[in-house]
Amino acid sequence: MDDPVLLTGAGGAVGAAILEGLEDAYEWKLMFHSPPAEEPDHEYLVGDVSSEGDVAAAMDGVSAVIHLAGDPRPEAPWDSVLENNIDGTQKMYEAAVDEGVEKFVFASSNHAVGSFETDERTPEMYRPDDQYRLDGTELPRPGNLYGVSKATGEVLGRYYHDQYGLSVCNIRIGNLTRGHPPIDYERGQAMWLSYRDCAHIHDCALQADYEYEIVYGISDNDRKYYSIERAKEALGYDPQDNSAHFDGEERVAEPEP
Ligand SMILES: NC(=O)C1=CN([C@@H]2O[C@H](COP(=O)(O)OP(=O)(O)OC[C@H]3O[C@@H](n4cnc5c(N)ncnc54)[C@H](O)[C@@H]3O)[C@@H](O)[C@H]2O)C=CC1
Ligand SMILES: O=C1O[C@H](COP(=O)(O)O)[C@@H](O)[C@H](O)[C@H]1O
Repeated sequence: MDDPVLLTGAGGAVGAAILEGLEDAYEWKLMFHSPPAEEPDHEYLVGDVSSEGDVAAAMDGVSAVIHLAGDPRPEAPWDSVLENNIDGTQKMYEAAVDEGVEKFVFASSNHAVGSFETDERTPEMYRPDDQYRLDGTELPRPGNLYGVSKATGEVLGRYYHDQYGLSVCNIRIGNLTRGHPPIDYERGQAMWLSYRDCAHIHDCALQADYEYEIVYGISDNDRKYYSIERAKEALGYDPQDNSAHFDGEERVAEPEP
């Protein structure tokens, strides 16, 4: 990819994972919400995704986008997800069409499908021997308004793909935690996404050829209720980490060679 890749939400956790893993792999154009504490090594701007002008400036000259910016709180109120997540994402897609962007990678979430975790299925579905899987073909089933905003982002992508031809990849990110899986949290261990697997799946989403995809972004955990088969097939995702290889913060087993 010769043109710059726009990374919104560059100052956040997912942005850090992507930049740490792929710093030199792309010519990045970073969008921050507020001025970064340290001067970045890449082109950057400060702006708000709910501002048409800021978004147009961010999109200028890029051919691919990883759109992370938004309110990530599962308990976020409607006003916030409406402005930051839904309106912001629509403005990003509109500007992407105007700029002729080819590829749009959207940070969706496990919370787009949170209501599949019913009282009848939990906690068994979080355990290694349970075979229940969501694979991305199911309809969204959010468990909160944040999840509604992520499901809406996926549908916006469907529209902009079908009507304007952008390649769109929605990554339903699980639980990104640095260094080790969440501790004493079965659900979080089942949807753990390590930092290196996070960088890798976004690299795959920038490199692969596809039309419109919904994939789960988790490591290859023994515990899982999200299938990673579609991410493997459509993107060539080859995760290295597994929450079962950890005892608390300690890695106790290495990945298979
Ligand atoms: N961290 C995780 O485990 C997961 C994250 N995600 C999604 O990934 C994305 C990134 O999440 P994190 O890095 O964890 O969150 P974060 O809060 O660390 O980063 C989000 C960034 O977006 C920026 N931002 C928020 N509203 C903005 C606006 N209106 N205009 C411009 N920038 C804005 C914030 O300043 C922040 O730097 C979010 O969309 C979140 O919903 C989805 C599933 C799991
Ligand atoms: O979408 C998100 O999901 C992760 C994991 O969800 P949780 O319910 O286990 O906390 C969350 O940490 C992150 O903030 C959110 O954006």
